[in-house]
Amino acid sequence: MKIFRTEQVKYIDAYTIQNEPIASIDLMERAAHALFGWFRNRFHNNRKVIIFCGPGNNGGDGLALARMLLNVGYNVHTYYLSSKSYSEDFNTNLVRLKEASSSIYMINSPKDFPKIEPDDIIVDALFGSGLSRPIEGLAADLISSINSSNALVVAIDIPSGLFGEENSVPNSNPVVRASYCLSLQFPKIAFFMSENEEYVKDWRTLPIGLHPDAIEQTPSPYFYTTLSDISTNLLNQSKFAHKGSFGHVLIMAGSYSMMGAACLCSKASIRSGVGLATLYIPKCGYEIAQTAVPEALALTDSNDTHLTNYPDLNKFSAICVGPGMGQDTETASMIRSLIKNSTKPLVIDADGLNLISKNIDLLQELKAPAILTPHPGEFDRLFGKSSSSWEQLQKAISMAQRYGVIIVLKGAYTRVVLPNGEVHFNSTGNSGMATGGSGDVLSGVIAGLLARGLEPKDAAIIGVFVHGLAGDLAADDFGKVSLCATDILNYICKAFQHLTKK
Ligand SMILES: NC(=O)C1=CN([C@@H]2O[C@H](COP(=O)(O)OP(=O)(O)OC[C@H]3O[C@@H](n4cnc5c(N)ncnc54)[C@H](OP(=O)(O)O)[C@@H]3O)[C@@H](O)[C@H]2O)[C@@H](O)CC1
Ligand SMILES: Nc1ncnc2c1ncn2[C@@H]1O[C@H](COP(=O)(O)OP(=O)(O)O)[C@@H](O)[C@H]1O
Ligand SMILES: [K+]
Repeated sequence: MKIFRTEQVKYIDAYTIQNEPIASIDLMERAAHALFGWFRNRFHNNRKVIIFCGPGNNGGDGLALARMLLNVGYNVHTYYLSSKSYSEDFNTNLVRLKEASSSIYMINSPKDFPKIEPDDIIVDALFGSGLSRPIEGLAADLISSINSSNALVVAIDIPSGLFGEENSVPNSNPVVRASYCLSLQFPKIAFFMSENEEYVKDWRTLPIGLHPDAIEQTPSPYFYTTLSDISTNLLNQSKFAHKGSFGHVLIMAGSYSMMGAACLCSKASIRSGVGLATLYIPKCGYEIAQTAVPEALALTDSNDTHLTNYPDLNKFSAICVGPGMGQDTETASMIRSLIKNSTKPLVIDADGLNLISKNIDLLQELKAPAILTPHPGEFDRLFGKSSSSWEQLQKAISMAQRYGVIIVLKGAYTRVVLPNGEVHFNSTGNSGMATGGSGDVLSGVIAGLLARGLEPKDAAIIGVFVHGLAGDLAADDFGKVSLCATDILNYICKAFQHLTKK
């Protein structure tokens, strides 16, 4: 799903009004109806609902929602900020609401704030995508009052005070802390930044029928990967397929005390449909590999404890290098040589990245497409520290462009950043996956798909999605607390089944 900056959504909104065509007030009615549907399914009408409205169309949405809730028997109290001017649709909805309710109050000063009980439901319709500067004065006091109540808060479109993309870190501006955020049609990029977790605990999008032509024509480098974006044709299995049809992956991983990473990674590549997997390991790992991963071939380095060389690459269709590999100087020279000589696509993970970070311009010597899979710590080691997730993302974009590599910046909403500057935020995965070995499973999945013949971009985007989905399905059965990397590995099958059945 393509996603947009807030000012672009304004354009798509205006295009829809002009070309559907639909009157602006009717588009607002449609948005309010979507909000109403969600609200009614979620909350019984025995709880008091307090709706706070600002002077623009976000406030207009709040007023229209108030009317719809009143019509079906909710106990609704509506408060709106005094302002020099209000949007036209706000005014129309205020008139409409006044015909249905007498519980409408203007807020002129803090003494007009209502008392909020813990069981009340607050709707935050103060400011949406039209926020033009940090909030001050009366509106800021109101936000403090909302945040200090223990009531549940439902924000319309975006928590008031939060900008759609970049926000200062730490954020000293007043922002509503929403329990739920109902974002109209698209998620906001700000939802994917870890610093905003306290404002956006749970969010969902509500479709409001914005014009498909405007969505198609408006350029954006940002995407959100959901199930419907995954092209399952890429996973087709021909009836006459044989193991040679699905590629041969080389996994270069492991060292003394870190053979687990090599096993997890190679098993994950096998579960991702590769025809053959060869594990290249130091001698100490031979019996471990042959016992733990019977499906893989095992080749050993001349060294006992760490990798110092790589095998003939001719027969392999993709290579994964790095998991549990350690950072010995001999391993460092091996990876330098591998980068300069491999014409086979590479997945570089973990210690592979740590070794490259000592000489980042090595990336300029890559002969083959490469997918780098850093977690935020590895990313900082490679490209330097950032002061916020937004800045880190912009850095990932410029580094992917500079070196012509794919960067998979891992974490919640893993970002797959392409050399053309596109960013694909992933929708699957959960915090139960923040456990040792999860990343080794991911690099194996991506390498398996790459070896099967998927384009690097597809291998990265689908690999990240499937890995997160496996983690979600495993968490459904085992819970997040106990989830471990082996569980993710064991649920890769179910994740692929889920995709190919869709
Ligand atoms: N897009 C869609 O698809 C659809 C969008 N819809 C809804 O419209 C919302 C966007 O509405 P919007 O453009 O009227 O902006 P909104 O957020 O209400 O605020 C603007 C007002 O606030 C003011 N203001 C701004 N910052 C301020 C500050 N710091 N402190 C004080 N004042 C401040 C600003 O004043 P100004 O900046 O001009 O001084 C202006 O008066 C969107 O989020 C969604 O809910 C749906 O109805 C239909 C489909
Ligand atoms: N909070 C989270 N939400 C979603 N996915 C997560 C979360 N924390 C970690 N993950 C995923 O788990 C994996 C962890 O990888 P990594 O940090 O490299 O682990 P390790 O080095 O132990 O293998 C990544 O794919 C990451 O996206
Ligand atoms: K809002």
